[in-house]
Amino acid sequence: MAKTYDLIAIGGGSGGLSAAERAAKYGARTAVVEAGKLGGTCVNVGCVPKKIMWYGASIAHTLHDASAYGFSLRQEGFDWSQLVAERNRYVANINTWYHTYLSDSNIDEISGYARFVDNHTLEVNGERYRAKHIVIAPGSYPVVPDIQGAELGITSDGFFALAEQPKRVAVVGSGYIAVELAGMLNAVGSEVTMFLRSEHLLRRFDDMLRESLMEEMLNDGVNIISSSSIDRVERADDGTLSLFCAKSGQVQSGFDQLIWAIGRNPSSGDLGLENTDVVCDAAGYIGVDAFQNTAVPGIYALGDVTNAPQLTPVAIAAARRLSDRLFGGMEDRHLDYSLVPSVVFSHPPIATVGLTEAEARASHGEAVKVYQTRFTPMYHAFTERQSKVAMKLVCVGAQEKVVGCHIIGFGADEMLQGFAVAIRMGATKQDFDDTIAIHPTGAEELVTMR
Ligand SMILES: Cc1cc2nc3c(=O)[nH]c(=O)nc-3n(C[C@H](O)[C@H](O)[C@H](O)COP(=O)(O)OP(=O)(O)OC[C@H]3O[C@@H](n4cnc5c(N)ncnc54)[C@H](O)[C@@H]3O)c2cc1C
Ligand SMILES: NC(=O)c1ccc[n+]([C@@H]2O[C@H](COP(=O)([O-])OP(=O)(O)OC[C@H]3O[C@@H](n4cnc5c(N)ncnc54)[C@H](O)[C@@H]3O)[C@@H](O)[C@H]2O)c1
Repeated sequence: MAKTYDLIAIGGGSGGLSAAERAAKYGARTAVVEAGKLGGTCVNVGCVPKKIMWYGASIAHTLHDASAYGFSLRQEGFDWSQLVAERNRYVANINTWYHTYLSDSNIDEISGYARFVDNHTLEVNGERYRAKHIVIAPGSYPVVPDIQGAELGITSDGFFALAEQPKRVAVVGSGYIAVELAGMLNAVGSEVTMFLRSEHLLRRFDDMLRESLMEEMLNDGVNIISSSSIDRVERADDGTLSLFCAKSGQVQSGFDQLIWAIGRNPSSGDLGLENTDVVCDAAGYIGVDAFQNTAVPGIYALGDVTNAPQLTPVAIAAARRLSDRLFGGMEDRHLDYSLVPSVVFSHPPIATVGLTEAEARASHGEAVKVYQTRFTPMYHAFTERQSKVAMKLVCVGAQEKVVGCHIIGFGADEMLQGFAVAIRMGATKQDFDDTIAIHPTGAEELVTMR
C-alpha cells in the first residue's frame, strides 16, 4: 500500500525544501524526495560554493591593491586546493544541518529518484507514495552542446569538482555563469578566454551594464572572442584542447580546461510526466499558472523547472507562498514575478532590477527619462588597478516613477537590496532625491543623480 502525506516535494533544493518546511510549520504531514544531496543546486554546485570562490577572487584583487594603501606584502602564491577544501567543508556542514533540520521539523526525507506512476502516485526505489499535494521542484541541469568533442569540456558542476587550478581556460557562453567563472578564474591567475556567440555579454541586461562589464573584463586581462560559434573540440597530442569555429575558420588551441556555460535545461524529462496530465512546453518547462498550479489539480511546479527566473530566492518565495495558500488559509497568496532583483557576481559585480532602458522605451516611448553616472570609486582613487562604477535609473511618466535600477562596480552586490524595496513600493525620482545620502559611499550617487 502507498504511504500517504499531505504534501510531497520532488527535489530537496531551494524550492522543494521551502515548500515542505512551510507546510510542516502549518502542521501538514510532509516529505521531501531527493535523488542527490540536500540543498540542491544552490548549496552544492551553485550560489554557495560560487560565492566562496568569488570572495577568494576578490581577496586576490584586494592583495593587488594593498600596496597603494601602504602595505608591503610578500605574496607566496595561491593554494587552490586549500580554498576548495574549506569550501567543501562549509558545503558539507550545510548538508548535515539540513538532515538534522528535516528530522527536527518532522519532515520525512526520502532518498531516491521520484517518478510519477499516475496523477496522484509517485514511485521511489520501488516504494509507492501518494499525497494530496505534490510539488514538482527538480530544478535544472547544465546544457552541453551537441557538437563533436563537447564531452571534452566540463560544466559548472565540473568546475566545482576541479581539484587543481586550470592554467589556460576556455569559457564558452556569455550569461551569469560564464562571466562569474571567467572573472573568478582570471582574478586568481588563470589565463581565461571567453567565447561569445554574439557581440556582447549578458543578453537581456541593460546596455550600460553589458558595455561596462566588457570593458572591465578586458582591462582585467580576460580574452574575449565575440561572434564565435564553436562547432568542434579536439584534444591535441600534448593533452590540450583546441576549439574550432567553422564560420570564421578560427582555431584557438592550448587550453587545459574548457567550461560550457551556455544555459540550463529544466529537469522534467525523466519524471514520468507521460503517466500524468501535467503539460510541458517545447523546451521542457512545466506549465503553471500564477498560483504554481499545473494542469492537474493537486500537482504544482516551481523553481528552475518552470519558465521563471532561475534564481534561488525566486524558487523559495514561490514555494513558501504556495504552502501558505495550501495550508495557511491564504487563498490568494502567490508570487508576483515582476521586479525580481538579481546580482551577477562578476568582477566587478552587477546589480539589476526592473526594466532596462531599451525595454522601458519599447513600452513607454517618450515618457522615459534616464539618469546615469559613471565615476571612479574612492577605493580606486590611487590604486594601480582601476575599475569604474556605473549606475542608471530608468524613470517613467510625469511622476518619474523608477522602473529600473542598474549598477556595476565596487559594492554593487550589497547596494541594491534596499533600493529594490523602494522601487517595489513605487518610489519616484523625487523620493530618491529626498532621501539623505550616506557619505562617503558609492550608493549615495543613487540619491544625488542629476
Ligand atoms: C553555478 C551556479 C551559480 C548560481 N548562483 C546563483 C546565485 O548566486 N544566486 C541565485 O539566486 N541563484 C543562483 N543560481 C541558480 C539557483 O541555484 C537555482 O535557481 C535554484 O537552485 C533553483 O532551485 P530549485 O529548487 O528549482 O532546484 P534545485 O535547487 O536544483 O533543486 C532540485 C533538486 O531536485 C533533485 N531532483 C531532481 N529530480 C529529482 C527526482 N526526480 N527525484 C528526486 N530528486 C530530484 C536534484 O538532485 C536537486 O537536488 C546558480 C546556479 C548555478 C548553476
Ligand atoms: N548570480 C546569480 O544569481 C546566478 C549565477 C549563476 C547562474 N544563475 C542562474 O542560472 C541560470 C543559468 O546560467 P547560465 O549562465 O548557464 O545561463 P544564461 O541563460 O544566463 O546564459 C547562457 C548564455 O549562453 C549563450 N549560449 C547559448 N548557447 C550557446 C552556444 N552554443 N554557444 C555559445 N553561447 C551560447 C546564450 O546566448 C546565453 O547568453 C541563469 O540564467 C541564472 O538565472 C544565477
